[in-house]
Amino acid sequence: MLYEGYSGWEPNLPRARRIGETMTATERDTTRLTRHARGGGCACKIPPGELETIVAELLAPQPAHPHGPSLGEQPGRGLTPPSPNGELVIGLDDGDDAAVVCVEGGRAIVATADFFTPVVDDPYDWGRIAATNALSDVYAVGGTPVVAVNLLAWPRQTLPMDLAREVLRGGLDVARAAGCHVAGGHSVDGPEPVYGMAVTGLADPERLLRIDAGRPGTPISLTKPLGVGVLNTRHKATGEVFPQAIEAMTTLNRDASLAALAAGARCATDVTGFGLLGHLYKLARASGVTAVVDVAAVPYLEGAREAVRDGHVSGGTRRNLAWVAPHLDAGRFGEEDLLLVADAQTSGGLLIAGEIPGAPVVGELVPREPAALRLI
Ligand SMILES: Nc1ncnc2c1ncn2[C@@H]1O[C@H](COP(=O)(O)OP(=O)(O)OP(=O)(O)O)[C@@H](O)[C@H]1O
Ligand SMILES: [Mg+2]
Repeated sequence: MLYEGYSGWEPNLPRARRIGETMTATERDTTRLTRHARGGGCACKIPPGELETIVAELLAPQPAHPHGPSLGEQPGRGLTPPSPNGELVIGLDDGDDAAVVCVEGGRAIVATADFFTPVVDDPYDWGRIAATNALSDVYAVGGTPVVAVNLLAWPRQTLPMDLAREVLRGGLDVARAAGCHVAGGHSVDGPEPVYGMAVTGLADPERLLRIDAGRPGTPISLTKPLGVGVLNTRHKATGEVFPQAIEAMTTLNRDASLAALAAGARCATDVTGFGLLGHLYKLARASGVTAVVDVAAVPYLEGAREAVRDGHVSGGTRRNLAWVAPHLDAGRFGEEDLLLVADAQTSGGLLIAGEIPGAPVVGELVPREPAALRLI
C-alpha cells in the first residue's frame, strides 16, 4: 500500500512528553490519534488509477541508467532481474495482494507490506487493526504469515511516545495470535503517525489464491460486512466509538483463507481501500470476466447506512466510485447504495470466487460483458 502524504497534520500540539507523564484533558483531546492524520487507514491509499500509472512504469522495460549498475537494457518486464534467485509466480502484473516467489524445495515465499495513518483514536486498537490488515494480504493469496517487521513513523514532538508503545503492543498481540514472529522493524520521526508491517509468509505454490483466477459461473463470497470506512470517518469527526467496526477490523482473515482453500477456491483478494467495487473490478479485469453484484445480499455493519446518510463519506470512497464508474453498470441504484458498495475499507474481509461456509454469497462471475461490473 502506498502512503498518500504528509499534509494536514494538526498544528499547535503540546511538547513531547516522557513515558509515564500524566495528561491533562486538553492534551488528551490533542492526543486523539485520528486528529493527527488527514486520511485514515486504507482510505489514505493513493487512488487506484494514480497508483497503477506509477506501478506500470516499473513494469515497462528499464533503460540502463548512466549512473546505475551496468545491467544493460532489460528485454522484458522491468522488474525481472537478469539472474533471479527464485521464480516469481505472483508479481505486479495484476496488482495482486502480495508477491509470491517459488524457491528450492517446492515452497513459495509470500512478501507484502502495509502501513497507514490512524483509523481510530485508541493506540492499542490502531496497532491491532494495522497488523491485522498487514497480515491480510498473506491470507489473501492463500499463505501463512511467518515473520513480520514493524514499520513506524511517529511525530515525537507532538505525540507521547507511550502511545507509540501501545501501537506496537497491539500489533504484537495480533501477530502472536496469527503465529507470526515480530522480529524487528524500522522507526522514524515523522509529521503524522504511520504504522504497519512488512510480512513474510509461506504458501503451497499449487494452492494459491490469485486475483486473475476467477472463472465464469462462480459465486462470489464476502467474509466480512462492509461499512468500516464510513464508521471510521464518523469516529474521526465525532469521537463516537464503534466496537462493531473495531471487531471487524481486528478479525484475522486466516480462517476465511483456510476455508477458501478447503473449498477448492483458487481466486480471492481482500477488500481494503478501493472498496468492494474497486477490488472486485480488479479481480474481474484480471480474470477477464464480469462480476455481477447482488446489492441486497451485501452485508453491512450496524450504523453504516446511517453514517452515509449523515455525510460521513471519505474522499477515498468517492475516488473509488469515480475510478470504477466507466466500467460499472449501476442499474437502478442511487448514490447512497453506490457509496456503500464503494466504501473504502480498512482491514476488510476476503472476496472469494467460490462458496465458503458461513460467508454470504454477494454475486457471481459471468462471461465478460461490456461492463466489468454490474449491479442487480
Ligand atoms: N510503491 C509501489 N511499488 C511497487 N508496487 C506497488 C507500490 N505500491 C503498491 N504496489 C502494488 O500495487 C498493487 C496494488 O497495491 P495495493 O496496495 O492496492 O495492494 P494491497 O497490498 O493488496 O493493498 P491492501 O493492503 O490494501 O490489501 C499491489 O500489487 C502492490 O504490490
Ligand atoms: Mg490486498
